[in-house]
Amino acid sequence: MTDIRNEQPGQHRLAVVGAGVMGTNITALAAGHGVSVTLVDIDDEILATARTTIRHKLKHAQLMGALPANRPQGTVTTTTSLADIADATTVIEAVVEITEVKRKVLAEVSALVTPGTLLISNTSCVPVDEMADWVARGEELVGVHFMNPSYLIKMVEVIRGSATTDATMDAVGALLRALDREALVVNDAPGFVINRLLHPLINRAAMLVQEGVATAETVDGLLEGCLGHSTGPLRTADLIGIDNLVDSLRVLHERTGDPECDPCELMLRKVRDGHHGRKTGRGFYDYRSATERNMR
Ligand SMILES: NC(=O)c1ccc[n+]([C@@H]2O[C@H](COP(=O)([O-])OP(=O)(O)OC[C@H]3O[C@@H](n4cnc5c(N)ncnc54)[C@H](O)[C@@H]3O)[C@@H](O)[C@H]2O)c1
Repeated sequence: MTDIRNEQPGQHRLAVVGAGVMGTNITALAAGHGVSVTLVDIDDEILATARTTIRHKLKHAQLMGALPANRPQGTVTTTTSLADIADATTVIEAVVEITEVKRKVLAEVSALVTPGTLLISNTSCVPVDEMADWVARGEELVGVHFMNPSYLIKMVEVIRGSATTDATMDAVGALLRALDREALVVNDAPGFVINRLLHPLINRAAMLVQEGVATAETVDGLLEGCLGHSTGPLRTADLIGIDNLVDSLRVLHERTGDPECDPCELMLRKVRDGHHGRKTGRGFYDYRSATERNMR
């Protein structure tokens, strides 16, 4: 295990499983607010990249004035051993949006932690009730949809499953207050509110590019200039990760049957070609300058 920040004791011992785009975002948010984090992934190379990314994000968050002044940062400890999170007070699952992977990770985590440990999934689209069947105590599971970049976007979508108890909602409220986030609570459904709206929009925007109706720049420019969208759907796609979007659209399509959620050929081709967005340097746009890549 490798420590990259000084120890900061606090009431929360947070574990984050999955050190990709969102795991590093959530870890930077928590550490920047004085909450210590144990971050888990499957190999050391991913964790080494994650430590660098978290340092960049903490610097960026500081520069943007997004962290509380005069609060010492929390410790970040990285590990490939899930056993290291057994004493966490909260576990946030942020692994790939593939049902079988999530099922395995959530089952393992819930077998490892003690009753009373808050279990959060950062899933984009898998219903909380479906995940509740995979864990030992479904009443302690809740969905929290952090956005990217998590330290700049104050609002999170909280998804209450049908088994989620009031005690669990109180616990998630306490954590989100410690992280200085605002929450809006929704009922359970595939994709909840945000991604039921956003993912088909991105898919449709990509289809318009695929059909030659407009370039990515023009689609985004119209959404920004006419509808006030802050970045445009295709720049948003690059920020999310097109691989993650395709997985999430599949989860939505399987559960809703909505044809707008069937990932279009252009997105599938970008995934096949390794053009996953900011995290690989290319997506709908080109980010192959060092600064841009560090802000995946
Ligand atoms: N990317 C976004 O903007 C965004 C926003 C909100 C929610 N989400 C959701 O957050 C979750 C993570 O998405 P992401 O974009 O960070 O994906 P990512 O592909 O960037 O990272 C996923 C990480 O999970 C790791 N992983 C896979 N199997 C694992 C295992 N068994 N144990 C530990 N780690 C494992 C992978 O190695 C990878 O580092 C997904 O459910 C996604 O839908 C993503």
